Amino acid sequence: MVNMEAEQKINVYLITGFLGAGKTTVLNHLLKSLEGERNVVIENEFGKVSVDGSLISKSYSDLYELNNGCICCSLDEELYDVLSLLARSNERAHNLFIETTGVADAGNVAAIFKREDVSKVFNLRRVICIADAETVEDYLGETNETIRQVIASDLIVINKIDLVTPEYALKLKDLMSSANPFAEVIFSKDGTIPEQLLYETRKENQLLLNENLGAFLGANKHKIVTVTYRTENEFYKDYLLHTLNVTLMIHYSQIYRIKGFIKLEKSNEKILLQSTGKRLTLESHGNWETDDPVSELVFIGIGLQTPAIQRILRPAIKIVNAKTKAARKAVTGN
Ligand SMILES: Nc1nc2c(ncn2[C@@H]2O[C@H](COP(=O)(O)OP(=O)(O)OP(=O)(O)O)[C@@H](O)[C@H]2O)c(=O)[nH]1
Repeated sequence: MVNMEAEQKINVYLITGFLGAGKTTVLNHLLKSLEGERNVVIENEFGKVSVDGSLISKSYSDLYELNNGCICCSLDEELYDVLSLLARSNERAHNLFIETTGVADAGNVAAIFKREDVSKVFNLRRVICIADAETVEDYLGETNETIRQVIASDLIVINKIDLVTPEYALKLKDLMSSANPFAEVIFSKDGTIPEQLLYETRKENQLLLNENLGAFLGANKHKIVTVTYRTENEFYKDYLLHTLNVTLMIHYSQIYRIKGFIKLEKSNEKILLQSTGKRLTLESHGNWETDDPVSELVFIGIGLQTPAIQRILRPAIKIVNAKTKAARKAVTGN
């Protein structure tokens, strides 16, 4: 890494949290708060479909998408390359936001900023863990990843506070504080967090210094897998909602996240489909700008297999034949 100590260090904000907790939502809020500064984003996504890159608001100077696996497992490679690039850049960034995958071990990623050469250029200001108020308690019990993320952070944001009662929110706050007494715990709706929290200096996280913790948590091997479903056919909206809602109801503790862009029948809208916990949402993202749209859905969870996903989606598929495609082209005039 190039020595440029004389220049202002780049502030680093590490955003972690389980799948679907609201990391991208928080990131967009922070980018808006610091608009006007030179903000660089490193986005690390789990799953082959790059959805998140297109969901990040455009108020950044540069975006690096790392899709070669989870950065906590391949730290010395892609991430280090991007950091070297930023360190050498003539126009030094003010802020670097790193959004990890929903399963990343944030402690591993944070550790890289302690290396002597890296800490000369980068100042890790905050490790922010986003917790989904609706699901975090379940995931704390079920997944090793969630507890690691909570423990590694110095700011825990209990997001989606609109989805739980005030009494339960307070219970969650106690739960988070007992899991990590060194972190500040705040509530948030739609990823809104007070800007001044960004300027506070990170306190040394005593939990990460505890050598026994590694033994307690065990080796961090992600058991979580992804299955990507891709089709040129269209979806029947009602059947799709039905089959996915029933599936999530039954397999909620196995399917952590579904996301992707799809095409519904009789519509040219590009629909973003997402699930977190048992909740399924469909939202319009403009129109498809191609005559041959391909719907892609990534399923993230435990023990997922392609044939099972195909079986779940089959009733919702409308086969698009050559005639339909020709008619579509005639309508769009191409
Ligand atoms: N009701 C509610 N929904 C929210 C809130 N914050 C985020 N969401 C929704 O939660 C879903 C997931 O949000 P993201 O920001 O994409 O979550 P993420 O952690 O980046 O997801 P991954 O990158 O897949 O792990 C989206 O549908 C958001 O619109 C909130 O405060 N309340």
